[in-house]
Amino acid sequence: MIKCVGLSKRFGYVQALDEVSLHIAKGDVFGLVGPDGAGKTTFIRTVCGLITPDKGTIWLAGAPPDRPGKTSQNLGYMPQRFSLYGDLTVMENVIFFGSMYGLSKKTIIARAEEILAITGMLDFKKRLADQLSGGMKQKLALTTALITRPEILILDEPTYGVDPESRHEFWKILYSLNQTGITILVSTPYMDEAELCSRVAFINAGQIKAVDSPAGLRQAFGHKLLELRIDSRDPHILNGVPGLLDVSFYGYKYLVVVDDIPTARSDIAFHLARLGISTLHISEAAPTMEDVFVALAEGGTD
Ligand SMILES: Nc1ncnc2c1ncn2[C@@H]1O[C@H](COP(=O)(O)OP(=O)(O)OP(=O)(O)O)[C@@H](O)[C@H]1O
Repeated sequence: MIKCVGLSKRFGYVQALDEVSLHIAKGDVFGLVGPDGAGKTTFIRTVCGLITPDKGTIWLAGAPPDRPGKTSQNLGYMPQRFSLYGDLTVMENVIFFGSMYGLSKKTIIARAEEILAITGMLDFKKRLADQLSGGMKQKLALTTALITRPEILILDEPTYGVDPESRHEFWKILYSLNQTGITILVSTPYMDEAELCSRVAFINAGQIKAVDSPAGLRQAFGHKLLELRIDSRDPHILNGVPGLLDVSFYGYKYLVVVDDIPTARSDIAFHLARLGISTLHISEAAPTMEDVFVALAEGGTD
């Protein structure tokens, strides 16, 4: 559905995209995750035709790369910062954006009723956009992105800054759209959202570091994790224990990345006993997407 080969884009001294090759298949809910400044927005804007790459090729919905204009109706795009007209109602906003795509008012209104029902906004169609909550504004932006009935929906951090319940609702809508056959490419800073994707690509410094299903990425995490609860709240308490690759402190527990569980357990026990601190709980933990993300952001999972 979307195929990119060797996409590169440089802004001055910054290599925003560095030989990015990705294949997003029809029916995917494809997640793009990576730290701030990794290149997510540049990738998405390049796929949408808003940025011209320095090199590389994009095939979109089967259209040849030299005729990207043919695909613009096939693609719905929800940018990171979208503009809605606060003094227009929900329906008026939809009509405005629909007419920008050259659709007739009659067509827009017929489609809008259907899409507003899917996005749960039908009861609010007469409300001014300024009077919508943050989560509802996101849903209205999504509605406008769907007005051309696209085959591909591309969303750049659509739930950023939205409360957890609205995020949950938004993802339910994405899934129902996906079930109607829409292929979805979504960037997200949230690892729980990455878990909801059928496939995930990790991008860092403009390069794709890994692509797989969430389960595949967790499996490829090349280390072991120990969860530790001790009678201390000092984030640096484990400093000096040999063989610990990473220690994260979560206020009530420590997550420790190691290669060898038995050795790490005894080294930690020895260290804490020497400090007179008792261990309340220690066990091996399964890696989460967050652990995979941290490992990849720091340079790899092996
Ligand atoms: N128009 C531009 N001019 C100069 N530098 C840019 C431009 N757009 C992006 N960059 C730089 O390219 C790099 C990638 O930016 P990009 O916005 O794609 O990252 P991102 O992963 O989307 O991060 P964020 O989530 O923080 O937006 C960053 O270093 C950014 O400062």
